[in-house]
Amino acid sequence: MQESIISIQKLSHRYSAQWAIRDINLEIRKNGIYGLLGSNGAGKSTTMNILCGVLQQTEGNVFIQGIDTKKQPEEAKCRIGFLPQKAPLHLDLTVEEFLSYCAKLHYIPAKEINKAIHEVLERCNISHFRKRLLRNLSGGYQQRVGIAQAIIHHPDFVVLDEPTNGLDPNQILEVRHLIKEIAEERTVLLSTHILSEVQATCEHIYMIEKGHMVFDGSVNEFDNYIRPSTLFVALAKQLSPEDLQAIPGILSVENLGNSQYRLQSANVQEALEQVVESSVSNHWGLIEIYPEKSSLDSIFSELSKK
Ligand SMILES: Nc1ncnc2c1ncn2[C@@H]1O[C@H](COP(=O)(O)OP(=O)(O)OP(=O)(O)O)[C@@H](O)[C@H]1O
Repeated sequence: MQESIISIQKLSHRYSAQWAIRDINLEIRKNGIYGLLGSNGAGKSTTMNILCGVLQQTEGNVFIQGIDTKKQPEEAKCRIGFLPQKAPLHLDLTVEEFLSYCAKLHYIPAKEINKAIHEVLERCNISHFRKRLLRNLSGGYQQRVGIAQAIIHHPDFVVLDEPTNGLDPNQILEVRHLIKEIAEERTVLLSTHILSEVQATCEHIYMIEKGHMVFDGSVNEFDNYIRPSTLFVALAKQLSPEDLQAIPGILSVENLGNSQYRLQSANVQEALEQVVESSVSNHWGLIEIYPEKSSLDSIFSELSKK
């Protein structure tokens, strides 16, 4: 069997009295982009900080390509690139000076530093800003420099904590594109509290809520998992909820007023077809019908109950 790139086993962490994460298990065996999804305070940064050796876990083990991060932290860290939630940028340095400093921190031999800087400047498309002070770069370009420092030592595994947070829509698209490019050669784990972010970027989703792993599967599986279970219906004719409840497959009916209803069903697509048929044959005057998408808040709360 292929060796794990990352293996997290029964990972738990407690800040003073409170457990931030509990019994997290996670296994990554092949390259790609993996998303760690969770609402604010769910435990994403705690997990990532432990993974990258910035925080010592209370319980459990983390292995990077078979190396125990607790027993051999330096060997493990050589294989990891990390962009924390707040990028560790020195704003009074130029891009080149900062990357040179990062290269030394990663023990890149002196004679290889210029080559390594040149490679990441090209890779992150920031060569034209090499002489510019970091404080004079836009948020999107600062984030590119943050990603550059995370990959300058050629790690096989890169961890990005909320990499598009605080960026404008164009910058978000550019940074997502860069993440996809760097993931062609390595494994990327990124965290976010934005569902569309993982759906746009990742192949696989891990979802943490209140410190527990509540979902581990592909983006398609996640979409199936959260598929809508309610239908919104607006009619020209005022009906009693019982009329709609009588349609096969409708579990419950909520009267929203103004001849509008919310219908609960186990199979929304079948229910939609049944409602359309009933409306046509009974002349209810169907004005509008659509499956309601779950809000992210309701998905989080539903999944955290499971
Ligand atoms: N240094 C700390 N001391 C005490 N509690 C902490 C500390 N850091 C985080 N916590 C708590 O641990 C829990 C998990 O926090 P964490 O930062 O890992 O969540 P997160 O999913 O990254 O959230 P966010 O997206 O808001 O950063 C939260 O309840 C948080 O308040």
